[in-house]
Amino acid sequence: MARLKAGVLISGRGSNLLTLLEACAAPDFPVEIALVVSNRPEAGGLSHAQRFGVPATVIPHRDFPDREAFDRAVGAALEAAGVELVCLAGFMRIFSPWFPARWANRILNIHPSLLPAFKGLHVQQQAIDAGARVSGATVHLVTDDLDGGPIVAQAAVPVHPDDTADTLAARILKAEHALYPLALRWFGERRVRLVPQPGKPDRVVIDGIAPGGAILWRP
Ligand SMILES: Nc1nc2c(c(=O)[nH]1)N[C@@H](CN(C=O)c1ccc(C(=O)N[C@@H](CCC(=O)O)C(=O)O)cc1)CN2
Ligand SMILES: NCC(=O)N[C@@H]1O[C@H](COP(=O)([O-])[O-])[C@@H](O)[C@H]1O
Repeated sequence: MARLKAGVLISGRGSNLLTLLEACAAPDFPVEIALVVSNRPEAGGLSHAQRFGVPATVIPHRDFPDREAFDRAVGAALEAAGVELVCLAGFMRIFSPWFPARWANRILNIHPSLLPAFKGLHVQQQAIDAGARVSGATVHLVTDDLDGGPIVAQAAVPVHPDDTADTLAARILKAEHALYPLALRWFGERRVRLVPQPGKPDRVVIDGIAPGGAILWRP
C-alpha cells in the first residue's frame, strides 16, 4: 500500500514536526511528509524540513485580506503537493469554517492539555490555575469547533505542586512527542474509523486498539 501523504503546518520551533519527520524517516512507517507549511517566515521548524529534504513553504497570514483567503492559499499548496492528511504541529492560526469543511476528517492537531479540559492558548497555566493534578496531551481531529473535534488519542502526565507553566509544558511536550507519531501511524495504517454520535463529536475507533480509542500513560 502506498504511504499516506501528510502535510504539516507549523508556526514556531517545530519540535513536534521534528518527531514526525524522524518517525516518517523509518522505512516501515506508513506515512510520508510531502510538504511543510509555516505562516511565519521565522519559524525554526523550517530548518528541520530542510535537513530532512522535505519541501517547505511560507505562507504569511498577514499577506491575505481575511482568514478564508489565507486558508484557501494553504489548502491550494497542500493539494498541489498531493497531501491527504493535514497535521497541525504548533500551528497558531484558527481556521475559517472553509478549511475544516474542505479537509473534513483529515486534519489532526496536537494540543497540550487533556481535552476537553483547557482549550485555546496558555493551557498549561490554565491547568495550574485550576489546581489540576493531571494534565497531558491530546491528538484530535480539527473541526470548526475550536479544540472540540473528535479525540484520537491522549497522553497523561502528572502536575507537580511546584510546577510553572514552563516546567509543565516541558513535561507535556515529551508526552506529545510520543503520542503524535503513534496517532499518525494509525492513520497511515488506515486503522481509524469515525462513529457518528448524535449531538456529540464523532467517536474515534482505532482498529485493534482497545477500548476503541487510545490512552497512553506517560508517568
Ligand atoms: N477551526 C479550527 N482552527 C484551529 C483549531 C481548531 O480546533 N479549529 N485548532 C488550533 C490549534 N490551537 C490549539 O490547539 C490554537 C491555535 C491558535 C489559537 C489562537 O488563538 N490563534 C490566534 C493567533 C495567535 C497567534 O498568532 O499567536 C488567531 O488565530 O487569531 C487558538 C488555538 C489551530 N486552528
Ligand atoms: N493550541 C495549540 C498549541 O498550543 N500547540 C502547542 O504548541 C507547541 C508547539 O511546539 P513545537 O513547535 O515545538 O511543536 C506544542 O506544545 C503544541 O502542543
